[in-house]
Amino acid sequence: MNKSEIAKQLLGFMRAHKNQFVLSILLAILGVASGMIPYFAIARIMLYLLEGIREMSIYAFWCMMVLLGFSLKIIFANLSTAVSHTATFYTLKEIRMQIIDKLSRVPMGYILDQSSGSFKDTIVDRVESMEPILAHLVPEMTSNLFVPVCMLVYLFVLDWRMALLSLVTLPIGFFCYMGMAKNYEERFSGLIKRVKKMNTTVVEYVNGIEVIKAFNQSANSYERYSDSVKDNADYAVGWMKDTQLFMSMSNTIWPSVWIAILPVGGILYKAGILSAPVFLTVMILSLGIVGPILAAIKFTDSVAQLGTIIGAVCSLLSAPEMKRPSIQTDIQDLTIKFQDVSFSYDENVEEPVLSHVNLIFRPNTMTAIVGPSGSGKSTITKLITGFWEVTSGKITLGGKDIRQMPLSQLTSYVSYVSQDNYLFDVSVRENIRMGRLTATDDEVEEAAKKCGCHDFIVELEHGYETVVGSAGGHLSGGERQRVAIARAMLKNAPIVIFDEATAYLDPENESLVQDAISNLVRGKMLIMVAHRLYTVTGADQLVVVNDGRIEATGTHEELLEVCPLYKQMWMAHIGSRDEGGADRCLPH
Ligand SMILES: Nc1ncnc2c1ncn2[C@@H]1O[C@H](COP(=O)(O)OP(=O)(O)OP(=O)(O)O)[C@@H](O)[C@H]1O
Repeated sequence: MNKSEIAKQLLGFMRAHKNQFVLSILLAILGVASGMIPYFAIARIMLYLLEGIREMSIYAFWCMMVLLGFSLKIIFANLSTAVSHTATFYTLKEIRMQIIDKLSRVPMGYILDQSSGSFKDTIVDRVESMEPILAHLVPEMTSNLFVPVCMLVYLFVLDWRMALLSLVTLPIGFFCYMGMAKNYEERFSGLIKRVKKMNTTVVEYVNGIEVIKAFNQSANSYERYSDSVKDNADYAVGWMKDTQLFMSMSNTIWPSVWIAILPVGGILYKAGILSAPVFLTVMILSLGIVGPILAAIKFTDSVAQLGTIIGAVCSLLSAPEMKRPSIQTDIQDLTIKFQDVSFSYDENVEEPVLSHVNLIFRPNTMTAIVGPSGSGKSTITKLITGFWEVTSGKITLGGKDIRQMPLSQLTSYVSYVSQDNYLFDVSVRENIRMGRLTATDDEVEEAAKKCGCHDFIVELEHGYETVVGSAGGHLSGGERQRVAIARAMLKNAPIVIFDEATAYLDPENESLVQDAISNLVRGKMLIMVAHRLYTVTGADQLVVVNDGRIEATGTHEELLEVCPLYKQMWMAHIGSRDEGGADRCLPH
């Protein structure tokens, strides 16, 4: 992104709070202007002293002006900062909402290709680091440039030669500053890259802590983190070393305004060309001009930082979206058809995960998808839910290509319980309520009762209000799964997809949940990915998937007759099962 695009994007983000930003600029200008009053007042006092005036009331008045100037400066600066911080916080909120909204529209692959640490880095850390920059840059840079320029005009009116002399250190200091700022954006991007790496490794470390400890990998894994921390520190120190000299020079040269004013002013005064009052006024006011100009120049660092951050935000916001219409479409019924569907997670991989799949899922029927591990069973369900888009062929729902309907319409038809059973770090009640945000407490509890999780929930420390911990970490695998099923029940969508949804359940709870599922799916379409074949022998249709292709479809009995792979799976399955409970199947 070039600079003008970045500026355009930034202004776009700020537009909703334009008035507040303008107000903060005006207040900041008043603050800097007030800060100039003491310099004028001290110049006046010096002149009166030179003139030998002894009237104390005059001095008292100008001392009051000094005090007033300082007080107003602080008041206006604080007001300006408060207004600009408020506007900035809301601007950042909007940027974050836009990113999160965007993530719901990009293909799953885009999200999975990047680490969660890198998303956190951009959405939380990078956007947060815009706050001090944006809140101070907008009012302070403007005011710090505007007021000294007015003062300079005044100095030029007093004596143009002295006014020019008061600016002599600016270009020299600026030259040194440019040495420091050279390649700033590039270096700052390098720093961000390293911070992102640190974020990624620490998130990875925390997420994988169980595996790391179980395999006694702590030292190795810590090394990955410590390497990234060291790399970050080395980079920052290297950057500092390269720029230290330029920074010290510019910081020394810039404020030394009297270096030219004093000798040249002295000569001009001696030659009778310059009056003492003008000489004194220029000396004092020049001190007041350089400070704000320096402050404004130093914001150029912040502008460069902002450019890099906005670039990162915009690259997220411009990620390719799944193209979906925004207007709901009418569908005939809820029949799902796969028509010659092929699919690859990665376009560059030659062998597709699904090849030429043709399938029909009819309303009010139960379909079980079975097959060896890695054959593509879950992938079929993920295509139905719209997480991914087919590579070729099409999937229709009620006769309409699912790509021709808004994602929200598609997901409103489907309740999906995945293998992950992700629970959010909120109460159990809120986790279940995510199935339907408008559900009452009674409805939440009813759903929990139906899938056999009410009893263990009421025994938790705070019952339904117990916070289940990040990713549901405080519940057992089976408990998490039942809560996830309750959430799907509450959604009450006409198509229910269970991806190995009963894998974690013990026989007693499995029986409870299967009864509940049977109640829930009555009159609905159930699509179930199943490993344990005995649970799905009653299904209306079994789909045998093998290596991304449909090997056969039919009822349990039909498949035993015609599909050797299914027969083999069934024999292996019943051979491996304990005798008790072998006949428990999911009725529909
Ligand atoms: N997000 C992904 N990115 C790339 N490849 C993937 C992804 N998810 C699954 N795969 C691959 O696609 C293939 C099919 O996976 P899928 O999960 O659909 O199989 P499955 O039959 O459900 O397996 P299982 O029974 O073990 O859960 C596998 O080779 C898997 O490695």
